[in-house]
Amino acid sequence: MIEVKNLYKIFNQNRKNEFTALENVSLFIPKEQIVLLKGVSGSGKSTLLSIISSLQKPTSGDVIVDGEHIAKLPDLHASKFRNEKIGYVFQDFNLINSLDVFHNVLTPLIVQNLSKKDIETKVIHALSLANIKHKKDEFVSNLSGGEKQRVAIARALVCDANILLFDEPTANLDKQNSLKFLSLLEDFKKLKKTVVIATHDSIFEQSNVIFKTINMQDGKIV
Ligand SMILES: Nc1ncnc2c1ncn2[C@@H]1O[C@H](COP(=O)(O)OP(=O)(O)OP(=O)(O)O)[C@@H](O)[C@H]1O
Repeated sequence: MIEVKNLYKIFNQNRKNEFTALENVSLFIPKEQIVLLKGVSGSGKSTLLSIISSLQKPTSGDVIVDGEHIAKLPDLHASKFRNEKIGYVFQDFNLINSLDVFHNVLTPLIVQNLSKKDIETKVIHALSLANIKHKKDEFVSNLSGGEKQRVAIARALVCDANILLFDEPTANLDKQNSLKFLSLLEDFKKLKKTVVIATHDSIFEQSNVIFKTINMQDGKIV
């Protein structure tokens, strides 16, 4: 469950270049539902996702994720919260090109005190869920866009987070890979994940697992 109450994000506050990216945003995303956050470029979708994931702090307002108030969490607690609760798939994937697929997916587990065997089991499981196990020894730099996305999804799944956040997941994909992403959404539904997808792609209208669409414009819910 994700609840956002009266959220503001003002960049460069009290300076000449002050900019309000989020203005009085309130929303509710029920547990185990898949929700679209729609809006044109610059409407505030990425900013909102990064605040929900505690990567950024809001200027004011409250964010409650699975009962935890995260808006003012100190940095150390915020990264623990993120590691346990959130799988974040960035628009440009943020993978490490100099590592192979297996080691990219392993990175969120480094902070957890797990045996080598447990790490391997979790990574292989995540790679299977994201349908990219067959590339586990390949360097990321040799992968296609759709394959890179699957690696990023496996990395988001590896800690078994309940909440998955996707920033423009189809922006770098061709039609065929975008459709494959739509079928992955059905898997996330079966896995009972809560999913938020920031997008301006109309392809999601074809999916029948979307619970609701939240529209954003100029930092506001419309
Ligand atoms: N660190 C920052 N400093 C100043 N302005 C920022 C900062 N980050 C974002 N913004 C501004 O906030 C607004 C919302 O940006 P955001 O990235 O959230 O939009 P978006 O809807 O995700 O767009 P896109 O689909 O292009 O990613 C934009 O006008 C952007 O320029």
